[in-house]
Amino acid sequence: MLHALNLRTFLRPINVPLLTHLSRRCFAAESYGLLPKHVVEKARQSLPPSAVQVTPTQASPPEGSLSEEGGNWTSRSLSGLDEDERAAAKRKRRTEWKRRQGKENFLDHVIIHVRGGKGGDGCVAFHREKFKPYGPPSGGSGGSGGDVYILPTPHLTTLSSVPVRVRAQAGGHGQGTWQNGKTGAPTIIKVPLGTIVRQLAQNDPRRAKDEFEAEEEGMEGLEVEEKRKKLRAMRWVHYPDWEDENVERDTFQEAERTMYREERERRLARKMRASHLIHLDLDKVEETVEAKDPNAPLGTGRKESFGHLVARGGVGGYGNPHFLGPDNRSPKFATRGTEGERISLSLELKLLADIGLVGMPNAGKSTLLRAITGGRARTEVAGYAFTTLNPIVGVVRVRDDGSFEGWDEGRVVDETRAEELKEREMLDAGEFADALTRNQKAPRENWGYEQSDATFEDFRFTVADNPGLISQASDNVGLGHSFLRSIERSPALVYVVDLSEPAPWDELVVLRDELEKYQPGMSLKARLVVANKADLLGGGQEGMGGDEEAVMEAREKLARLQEFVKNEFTVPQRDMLPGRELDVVPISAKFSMNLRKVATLMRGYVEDAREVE
Ligand SMILES: Nc1nc2c(ncn2[C@@H]2O[C@H](COP(=O)(O)OP(=O)(O)OP(=O)(O)O)[C@@H](O)[C@H]2O)c(=O)[nH]1
Ligand SMILES: [Mg+2]
Repeated sequence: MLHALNLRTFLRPINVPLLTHLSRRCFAAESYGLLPKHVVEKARQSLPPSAVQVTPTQASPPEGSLSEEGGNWTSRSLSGLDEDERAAAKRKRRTEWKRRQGKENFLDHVIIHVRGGKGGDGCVAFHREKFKPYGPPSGGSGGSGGDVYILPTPHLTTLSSVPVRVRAQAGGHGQGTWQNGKTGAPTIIKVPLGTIVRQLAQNDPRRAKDEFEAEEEGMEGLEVEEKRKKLRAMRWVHYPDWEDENVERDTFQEAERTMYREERERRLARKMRASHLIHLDLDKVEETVEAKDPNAPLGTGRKESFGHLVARGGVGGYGNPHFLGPDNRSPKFATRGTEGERISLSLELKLLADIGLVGMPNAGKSTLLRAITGGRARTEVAGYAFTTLNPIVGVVRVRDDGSFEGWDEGRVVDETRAEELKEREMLDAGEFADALTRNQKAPRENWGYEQSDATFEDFRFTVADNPGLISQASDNVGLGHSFLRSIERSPALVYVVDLSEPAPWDELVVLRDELEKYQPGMSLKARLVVANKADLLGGGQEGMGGDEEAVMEAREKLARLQEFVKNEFTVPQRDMLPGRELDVVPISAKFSMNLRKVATLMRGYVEDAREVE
């Protein structure tokens, strides 16, 4: 009833946006029987027809109804579209969604919570022997908990195999006849090369509680006496039925004070360590330190590379012989092991590509990557801006003559959707019925080369396709520019521009400026300008017309671009480094034209870089 009254008061001045909002809620409410029907009907009548069409199930934004301009939800639904258009609309919507996120989600990133192993407890025991009724204390000490290390490994390529929670093995408890507990085995977290490890700071909300906070949390709401009791239970082991008597004794209280002092020192040292947050850039395998496996068989002297220590295991507790003294000949208590360190780490993987493609949206970067990898790179191609949302790395395998795996002059690399449709048609027509699987084929065929051709691969390098870079990307316009981190350490960059645009040279200036804004000096790594979509300018397959005039115009445009690059983009001689001009190559990525030249040049840049290394 309260809802209905409130709604009536609101309905008087007709405010359409408010009403639209209210009616949605109201119709949704109607479906749950919350509002009387006449109130709902009145609201319905006072609305414009488009708003009234909203049904209870559409109270949330309908699927695929993004408006082009601002990415707002509209009432247009996908139901009127055919399957093809619906797929395209869904793709576009995903792009919009990603752009609205405004976060750095271009990289493989994971937060893990790490705990060192708990130390083993000390033991309270007394030696037993025939004719020796009162043997000496003989409880062993607990073993230390296992440490946690991080090891960069060249065989891994993603962080997907890294567990989110890691807890190292606990130390073994001490036992009678002076047997100390076993040290917990170290836990090694293997991460790919190129991982950046950062410890989350104290004030980071994503951080898990450390061992002290966890202990305090367990004590919350307890009375002082209960707290003391619990703390004691967590720190001390008593001989059976001796607890009450122990706590009364001076010797125990003295031991408790000593242990407390020790604990305070340990905490202080831990806090000091925590003030230096871990920050590792794991680029090389050699950076690891060598550590001796604590559980290696005696005398083997085996040493293993564990990597970088990130969380120490807890300390093992003392056995009762530790408390033997002139005034306490038969200590009936021992200490428990301490908790291992608990920290949270953020792991971020930088992609490591030899070459990075940089270009405006729709320049054809993804098409180029697909073309030079023979269609193996799983990157999406479509005719709208920001099709590519994440950097994608593809491997190019080249031969001496510049041909590469999958190379086929004139092969069409179409938009992903068109290729999917074509494939589906072929599938329906049964064209794949007798196709051999990858394993059924002869090994050489898998590489796309002739059986007799002995030189099927001479060189291999990786190329990263990136999202489009636009003017003011540094102000987070478009997809921002943080994805450039993935090619930050690529030794060579390649600009991809659309030659069919009126002024491709302007694109180049924007790209260079954005690279410089991301990291000063980064644009000096650019080696090549790929002038794509040359087919659209006279004589090409898409241009079709191919009249003489258009060809001349295209040549002039290319010459102007070359001239511009020579004048504006030549890297001057610096220190010991020679100056160099950027290469300019006209291509058609879509129709695989002139790609051998591109592959050969790229190979040259990578070879240069590897030589320097
Ligand atoms: N005619 C012609 N069209 C091309 C060529 N290369 C790419 N295209 C088309 O240009 C459009 C954009 O291509 P993409 O490869 O998705 O462009 P991109 O640079 O990856 O774009 P973003 O991922 O949005 O940054 C698609 O429709 C391609 O089919 C080319 O050489 N010739
Ligand atoms: Mg792309």
